[in-house]
Amino acid sequence: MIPISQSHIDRIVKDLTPPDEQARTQARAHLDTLTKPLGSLGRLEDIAAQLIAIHGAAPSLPLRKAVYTFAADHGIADEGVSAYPRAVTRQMVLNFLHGGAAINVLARLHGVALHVVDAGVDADFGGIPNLIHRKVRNGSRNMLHEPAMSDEELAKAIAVGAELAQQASAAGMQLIAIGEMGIGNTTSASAITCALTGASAAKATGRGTGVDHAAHAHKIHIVERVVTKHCPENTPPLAILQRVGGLEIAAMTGMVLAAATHRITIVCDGFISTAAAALAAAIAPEVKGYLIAGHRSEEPGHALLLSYLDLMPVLTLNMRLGEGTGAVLAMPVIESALALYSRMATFASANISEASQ
Ligand SMILES: O=C(O)c1ccc[n+]([C@@H]2O[C@H](COP(=O)([O-])O)[C@@H](O)[C@H]2O)c1
Ligand SMILES: Cc1cc2nc[nH]c2cc1C
Repeated sequence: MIPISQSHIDRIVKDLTPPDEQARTQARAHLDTLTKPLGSLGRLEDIAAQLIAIHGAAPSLPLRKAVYTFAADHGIADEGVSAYPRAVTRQMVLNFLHGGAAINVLARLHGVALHVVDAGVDADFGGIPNLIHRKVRNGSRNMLHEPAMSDEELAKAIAVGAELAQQASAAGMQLIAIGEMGIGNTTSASAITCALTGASAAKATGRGTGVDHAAHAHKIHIVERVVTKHCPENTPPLAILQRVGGLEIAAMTGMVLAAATHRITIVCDGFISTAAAALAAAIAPEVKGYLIAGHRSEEPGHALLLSYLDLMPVLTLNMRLGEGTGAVLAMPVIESALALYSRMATFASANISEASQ
């Protein structure tokens, strides 16, 4: 029998195609006509060409931008893997709703619509306004003892992100960032990294919110046990997600799959959101062409995932916050790339001599 989650995925990615390579080639040719030494805008040229390959033509500015911050709790937090208590997930959701978190500041500053999603926080928010209420369960299960999610919970969590991507598409969004909040979720991201890349737990496990030396050693041991238990070599990506993922991670994976299908550019944030995107790319490789890495997090596993995805981060600011902050910070750079593409003079129009060799 096909798992419910697989049939959901099949439906989501039914019309997924990679970005348009002909449009990318044409964009590269146009970049070479602009008044600058060939290739001198570096990665900005790659970014402009990628967006044009996605949209088929240069979109007008400003782009319509949104960030989705998915929150959920993790059963594995019971094992002492975080520097903070799990109550912080709920408390930070309230902070997001009151506008006081880092992501609120950055989203406001850069004209990015912020959507806060409860995918599985272990708290009752009642009918509190401005929260997207999509709780699948009060936290994922403790993956040291059982899979983090049942097949049905996984399918529901994936559907949360997919539905929001569909709404973003209907609202004309062109650039979306995925971010998260969930005490314990770097343990999941580390386990996912081990399962996808074959890296050891020692290489893929960092200090998350800032655990001390002893707790870090303990966390590495937990990741090792979890991966040994659930993810033998060649475990399919959907099974990895179900067994060692989390509700917010599954929602982000669903969002990436559906957003790519709707030809929306997705900016990944740090370690956890990139783990979700890496799973989406493992499930449907065409997704890769729609991804931009907003930044490179301090978490050591993030670098492993970025090379797994063959992505170069836009920014390196030694951040390790999450919430979508690094992704939103990259958005003005992405828009700058498009502004240069569309607004610079050409050698011909400005009457400037081209390279002589
Ligand atoms: O974005 C990152 O790379 C990142 C790195 C370390 C920690 N975080 C955030 O910290 C929380 C998880 O850390 P931990 O130690 O509880 O596993 C979660 O809310 C993440 O958003 C985020
Ligand atoms: C305070 C706090 C804010 C966060 N934002 C994302 N993860 C977080 C973890 C903590 C502990």
